[in-house]
This record gives sequence, structure tokens and C-alpha cells, in this order.
Amino acid sequence: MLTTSDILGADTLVFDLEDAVSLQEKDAARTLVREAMSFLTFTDSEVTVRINPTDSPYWKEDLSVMVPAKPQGIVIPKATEASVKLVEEEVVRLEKLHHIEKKLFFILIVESALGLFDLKSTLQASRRIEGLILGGEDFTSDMGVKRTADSHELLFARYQIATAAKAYGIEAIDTPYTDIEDMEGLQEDTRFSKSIGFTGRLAINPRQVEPIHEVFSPTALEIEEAQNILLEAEEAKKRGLGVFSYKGKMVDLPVIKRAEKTMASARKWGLVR
Ligand SMILES: CC(=O)SCCNC(=O)CCNC(=O)[C@H](O)C(C)(C)COP(=O)(O)OP(=O)(O)OC[C@H]1O[C@@H](n2cnc3c(N)ncnc32)[C@H](O)[C@@H]1OP(=O)(O)O
Ligand SMILES: O=C([O-])CC(=O)C(=O)O
Ligand SMILES: [Mg+2]
Repeated sequence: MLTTSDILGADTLVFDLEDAVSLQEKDAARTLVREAMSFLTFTDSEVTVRINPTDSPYWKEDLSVMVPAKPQGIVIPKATEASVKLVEEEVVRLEKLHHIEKKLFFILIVESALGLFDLKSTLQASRRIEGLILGGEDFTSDMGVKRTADSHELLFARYQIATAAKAYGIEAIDTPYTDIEDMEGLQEDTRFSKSIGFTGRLAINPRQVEPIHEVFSPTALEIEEAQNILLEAEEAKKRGLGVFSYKGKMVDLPVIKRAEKTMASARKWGLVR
């Protein structure tokens, strides 16, 4: 999995030292990831490492082995204000020790009821935070509820995470879709994620990468609509109008800003120049 990971088309890779690794394999996994990072070159995807949580005996060793291997980011699971501060303190120490100039970024996984409640102070705990992930499996386990196909048990958490990420100008990344056979279900559920403000989603299997990208990239129709709105807005501006109608619907500044965001996203995806 490590050796082929760079060609899977993911924006960011997460090499996992946490819950996908059994307790007796923790040391071996750490060594394996370090070796992979020293021998392989990663050109198509950013590389991050998910360390173990700060209430486990593994996280310090994870950092002391991984920071010198220079991933671009660290994924902090079971994130709280206290755990983010602990990780940052240790990362700062290790970056100094190894004379590493480029600062690692953090992506947090929020996956407990308390974690969700304390989001604001957690997000204020470090300036390195670039993304927020909902960890749906741990979250429902902490809540003592079942994970269901329609995910109603995640609704409140999903809205909270998407809104908090937006408030702090960082990426909102949705929990993985765990049925790796159901591509239609993945896309339908991911369309919902996008509709409430998520900007990306974790993939647990290579087959999920393309369907997720398809949902998050703007459609041809969305691009055409945004282009038309921006053209009409130019015309309206010339006529001194702050508000006008497009296809019978009101267009004012927020709508124009949304069209600009769609075009920026389309450019980022390479869909327009
Ligand atoms: C709740 C949480 O914490 S989720 C996050 C932690 N969990 C994970 O990261 C799980 C990652 N995913 C996996 O381990 C696997 O995809 C499983 C167990 C879900 C399914 O495994 P499989 O049935 O073997 O998957 P599948 O048959 O689709 O694998 C096809 C190929 O993709 C590779 N592959 C599968 N998952 C991944 C992955 N996450 N990353 C990179 N490569 C992968 C397989 O090694 C296989 O490669 P090969 O053809 O060269 O042998
Ligand atoms: O990070 C992930 O892949 C998701 C996770 O931990 C969880 O759902 O508990
Ligand atoms: Mg988890």
C-alpha cells in the first residue's frame, strides 16, 4: 500500500500509525513508514502521518521517528485543546532539534462528544491547523449509538464540523464511507457532505478517490452558470445595479461571490483556465 500510494490520485495521503495498526504492530508500522518515506518520492500527493492519541503510550515515539522523516503534516486523532498543545510542543522541540525549517501543518480528527463541544478552544490551540476531520466511527462509539446507512446519527456533528472549519478558514473533511463496494452510496452521501460545506472526504480504499473527486469538482453546468452570472454581473455593474435577476432568481453580492468561488475551484481542478 505504501509503495503504490503516490499514484492513486489522492490530494493527501495519510499514513496511519493509529487505529488501522494493531497494538503489537505499532513499532513495526512506525519503522515501515519511516523507511518508505526515506526511499520513495512522493510527487502527486501531500504526505501526512496519523499519530496515536496523546493519552496512549505511542504518540511521542511516533513524533520522534516521523518528524525527521519530514512529512508535510501530522494528523492528530481524538483531538482536544490539550492534545493539540501537547503535540505542538513536541513538534516544535523536534523541529529545532533536527533543524527543520518548514513547519508541519496539523489536521485534527474530532471524534468524541466532548471534542465536538470544545471545538472552538481546540481550533484556537495552534496556528498550524489546516483541516478538520470528522471521525464518524469513534464518534458514534463514544455516543453509544449505532452507525446506520443514512447516517442520521452524524448529522449534528457534520454540520458542526463543516461550520467550525469555515469559521476558521480551514478544510472540512468528512468521515470515511466504510462500504467500499457501494460507489453510488458513496457519491450520494458525499454530495450531502459537499452541500453542507465539507471541502473533502477521507478515502479508505483507492476505488473511492475518483468518485469523491467527481463530487467535489464543480460540474460543467455549475461552471457555465457561474460564468454567466459573472458576465451578467459585469453588465449590471456598468449600469450601476447592485442587484439583478438571472433566470428569474435574485443575484446580489453573496451570489456573485459564490460564482467567483465556483470559478476559483474550477481553475484549481484544471477545468478552466
Ligand atoms: C475508522 C478509521 O479509523 S478509518 C481509517 C483507518 N483505516 C484504514 O485506513 C483502512 C484502509 N483500508 C484498508 O485497509 C482496505 O482498503 C480494506 C481493509 C478496507 C479493504 O481491503 P481489500 O479488500 O484488500 O481492498 P481491495 O481489494 O479493494 O484492494 C485493492 C488494492 O488496493 C490496495 N489498497 C487497499 N486499501 C488501500 C489504502 N487505504 N491505501 C492504499 N492502497 C490500498 C490493496 O493493497 C490492493 O492492492 P493490490 O491490488 O496491489 O494488492
Ligand atoms: O480518520 C478516519 O479515517 C476516521 C476515524 O478515525 C473514525 O471514524 O473514527
Ligand atoms: Mg477514529
